Amino acid sequence: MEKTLNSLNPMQSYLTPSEDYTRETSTFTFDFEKVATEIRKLRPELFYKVQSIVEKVYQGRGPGHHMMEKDTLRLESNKLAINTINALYEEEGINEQWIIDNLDEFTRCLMGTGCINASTSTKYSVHYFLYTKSLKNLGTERHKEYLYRAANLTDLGAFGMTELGHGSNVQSVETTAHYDHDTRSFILNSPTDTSIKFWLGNLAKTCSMLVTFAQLFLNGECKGVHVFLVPVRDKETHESFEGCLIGDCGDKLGLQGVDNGWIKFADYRIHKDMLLNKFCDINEEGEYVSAIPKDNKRFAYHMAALSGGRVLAASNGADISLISTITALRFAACRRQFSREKGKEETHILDYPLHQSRIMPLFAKSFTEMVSIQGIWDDYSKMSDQLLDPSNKAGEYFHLVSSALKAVVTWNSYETWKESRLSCGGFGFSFLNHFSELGNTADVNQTWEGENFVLIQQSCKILLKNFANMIRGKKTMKTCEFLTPDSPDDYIFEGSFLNLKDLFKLYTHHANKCVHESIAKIQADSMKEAEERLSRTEIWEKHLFYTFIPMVKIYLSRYTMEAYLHFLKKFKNSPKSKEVMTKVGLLGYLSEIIKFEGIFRESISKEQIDEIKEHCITLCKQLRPEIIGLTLAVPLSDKVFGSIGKSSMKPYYEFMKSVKETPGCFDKPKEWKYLYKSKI
Ligand SMILES: Cc1cc2nc3c(=O)[nH]c(=O)nc-3n(C[C@H](O)[C@H](O)[C@H](O)COP(=O)(O)OP(=O)(O)OC[C@H]3O[C@@H](n4cnc5c(N)ncnc54)[C@H](O)[C@@H]3O)c2cc1C
Repeated sequence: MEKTLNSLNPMQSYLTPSEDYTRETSTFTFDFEKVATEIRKLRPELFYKVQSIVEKVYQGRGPGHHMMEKDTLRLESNKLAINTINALYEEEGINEQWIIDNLDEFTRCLMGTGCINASTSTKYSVHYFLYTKSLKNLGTERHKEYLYRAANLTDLGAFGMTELGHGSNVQSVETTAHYDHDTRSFILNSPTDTSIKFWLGNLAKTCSMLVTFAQLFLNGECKGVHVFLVPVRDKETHESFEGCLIGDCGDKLGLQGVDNGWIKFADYRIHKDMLLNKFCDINEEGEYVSAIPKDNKRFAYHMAALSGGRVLAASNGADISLISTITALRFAACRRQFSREKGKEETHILDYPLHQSRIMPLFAKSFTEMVSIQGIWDDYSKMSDQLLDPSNKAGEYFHLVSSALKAVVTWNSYETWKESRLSCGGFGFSFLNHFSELGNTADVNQTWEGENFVLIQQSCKILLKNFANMIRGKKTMKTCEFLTPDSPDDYIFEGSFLNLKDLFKLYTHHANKCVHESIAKIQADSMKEAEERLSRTEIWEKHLFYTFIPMVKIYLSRYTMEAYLHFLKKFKNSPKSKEVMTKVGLLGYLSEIIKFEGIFRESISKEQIDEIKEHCITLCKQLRPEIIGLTLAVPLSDKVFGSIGKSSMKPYYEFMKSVKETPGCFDKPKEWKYLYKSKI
């Protein structure tokens, strides 16, 4: 077994196994090689290549790293990004053309750095997934040179959508771009304080280029929001150009290595060709031309071209959940507190059912989320071109699933991170155990790439629209085919809670039921007497929190469960592995029923809820001998884990090593004499 572990987990090859490691890896019963291989296959090989490159490029960074000056930290994130790309050029033979042709896959793989250094991966994502992708999807032949320069990092880009006054409501941004036909240029202005572009990653100190969203005006008439390519810094001097006032956004709750900046334009001119003109242009006569005449529709095309960031955030959210729970599990398998039996050795905290119930279901849920997100990435990479057309059904499907996934997974991730950090006691609070950076990223994941509450509303709309389509006899999306035209009959669960397929039927019933209940509430409010009747908007807003959003949450659980059932098929020739992986799924989805008890109440009795709780306790107990083996089968670099989470399972040794290596550990304070100045 040791040999098998070593072959898949390179970190093990140089370890002298600790007692805890040896004990924990001698108890699991599944086929490690099979499980580790299937998990690994969920992501492209390049993802792991990036991880191993970052491990190399990253060497030499000590535990005092977070104490670096902000500017040094920021330059360091850039250097790490550049060195990783250079190594990929040399070792993998990738080039600009490959990056441009495979931008989604490339960005997905660069996320391999995400939990090792969140600032660096944020810089990559802003540059490649927002800036470069805007050039690729919204630009044309005339922007090709910029596209290549972006791909090979000759230019570093920022992305300017958000303003001080408007984040989620992009259509109302106030930055203006007035067209001047005499000089063939656009004049950019930030006419108000609220129109200052704010929060832009890479802008404050490092980028030379920016894509920015602004209202296009032609002869005084507003043509709506358009996207422009804007040079902001002279690369010879690194000074910003006149007309671009650039500043730093100040300290944040985290991600100090990212230079988020703000910019105020004052009569700043850019050539007319800097309009990203895939969907519209100004012709030689100075007229506005577009194959998509309606402003709203054109805006939708611009936004659709940038989708995908949601999957990026969800994927990062699921990784944070996995890293947090894996750290908590490995630590708990080593940590002893109190003894169950008087006079006996202290008990490992992971052997307390209380501790198991706190962490193991969270690990199980994170695992199932990770599986389904990797499936969505595969879909996204395949469908990316179709997504440029928002009226394409594939685009709508992707919008529904990715918006729901981003919101729900990043919400879960924040909760999972918090519980995992608490479960490590004081160790969880030490910077050396990585919870600080993980938590800050889990936090901001809920806000950027579409604020969660704003985003999930879009999934609510699409789900309800598909139901309406079905009622009208129109085609619904495949993912909505579980909906029935008539309200489902009362349903008493008679299957087995320990059968994932039975659980899937239960979730399907409730996902359908929740949509019907939502429709019933809309209808009831629409049919009220005139004086009580609410407008369509009021009805919509009234039911979002308690009815529509839970509806999407159940829909999403059903969706991820379907993906997980599909994943289990890979183990059909490995019964023991299938059994263990099934238990992981059961634990994740049964514990969720307890969380959603209100929704399931109609078909599950109080006694059955108690039965589910018993099952969760038993599943934790049954998975206890498997769980550390499972954490080792997840192919995440050891660098993503802090001292107490490393696969060596020597938490005290690793932790004290880092503590002692932290600069200043043994220094006395410079002004120590002051300590003796008391006059009392
Ligand atoms: C670290 C960081 C980096 C960022 N990087 C970039 C970047 O590189 N480029 C860029 O363009 N932007 C960037 N952003 C901005 C980010 O995309 C926005 O913060 C995000 O879109 C949310 O917008 P907002 O902050 O204006 O919040 P708002 O949209 O004002 O939302 C505030 C609150 O109001 C609620 N709300 C909004 N609308 C409704 C509604 N209709 N109904 C009910 N509630 C509502 C939201 O749920 C939220 O809780 C970054 C932000 C951060 C924090």
